[in-house]
Amino acid sequence: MDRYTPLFVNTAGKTCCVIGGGRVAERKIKGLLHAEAHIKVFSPEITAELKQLHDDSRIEWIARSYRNGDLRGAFLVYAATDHVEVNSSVVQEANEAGILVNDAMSSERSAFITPSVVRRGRLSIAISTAGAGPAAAAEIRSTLEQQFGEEYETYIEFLHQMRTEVKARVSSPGHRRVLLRQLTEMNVLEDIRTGQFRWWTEEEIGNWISRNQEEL
Ligand SMILES: C[C@@]1(CC(=O)O)c2cc3[nH]c(cc4nc(cc5[nH]c(cc(n2)[C@H]1CCC(=O)O)[C@@](C)(CC(=O)O)[C@@H]5CCC(=O)O)C(CC(=O)O)=C4CCC(=O)O)c(CCC(=O)O)c3CC(=O)O
Ligand SMILES: NC(=O)C1=CN([C@@H]2O[C@H](COP(=O)(O)OP(=O)(O)OC[C@H]3O[C@@H](n4cnc5c(N)ncnc54)[C@H](O)[C@@H]3O)[C@@H](O)[C@H]2O)C=CC1
Repeated sequence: MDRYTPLFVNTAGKTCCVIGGGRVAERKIKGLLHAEAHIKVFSPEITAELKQLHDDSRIEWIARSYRNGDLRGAFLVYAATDHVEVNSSVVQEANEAGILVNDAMSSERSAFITPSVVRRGRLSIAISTAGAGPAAAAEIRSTLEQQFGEEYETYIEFLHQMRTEVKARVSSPGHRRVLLRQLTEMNVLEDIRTGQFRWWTEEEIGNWISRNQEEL
């Protein structure tokens, strides 16, 4: 398969099963933890870092090999063992149960694949090569990380704050659109980069909205 549908899935509080506890499983788990999933790891052994997460009660660990039936109640499943037959059995159970599954060994068997991700607060830029070259995806991530620096976290948070206020205070969708477009034309990013940015008070936001609405 060479064309996929990109999605951003809400996994908060949802049970996600990971079969296997090696380096690859650890990477998938860190991504899931970031998105507040409830993680169940089935694996006889796990990495030191996963052991620490388990000791800190951040993940559930079932310390044995995978058995048919383990996926019951799962929202998403990741097969990340080093045994192709085990991964295939996991994929089969998930498919039969209608649960979306990722097989770290095979994009062909996977219902979804894991992208490489640039994270800047609310901003995520996900990259996939449709399984052709995961290392290339990681390289592209590095390039994008240079281009989209840490300042984007503040910038997007500012836009979110302003957009929330505009949505609450301005009822006309047309006016809202014009105001929101003006926001992206302000030099906020440059101000953040040069240390001149400061958060606006609610009063300042209100004044900005009134001032700009008068001009519409
Ligand atoms: C299909 C997919 C399925 C999935 O896992 O979802 C898949 C499959 C496979 N990966 C393999 C190898 C490597 N994968 C990485 C790294 C990453 N792999 C990731 C995703 C994906 N890997 C999905 C496709 C993504 C896309 O569409 O581009 C990333 C992006 C995300 C993540 O894992 O979180 C993460 C980078 C994160 C980052 O740094 O940003 C490295 C580099 C490293 O480990 O340092 C290597 C070694 C170098 C090499 O081989 O290229 C192998 C061969 C295994 C073998 O040889 O046995 C297979 C199996 C196959 O290709 O058949
Ligand atoms: N998708 C990706 O990003 C990548 C995928 N791979 C593939 O993923 C595989 C796993 O890679 P690593 O994590 O580095 O291997 P690893 O050998 O470090 O980890 C394998 C894990 O699977 C567990 N395991 C083995 N049999 C099991 C069973 N029956 N039930 C449950 N758990 C079981 C082991 O205890 C171990 O924790 C590789 O063999 C390779 O084919 C490799 C590199 C990147």
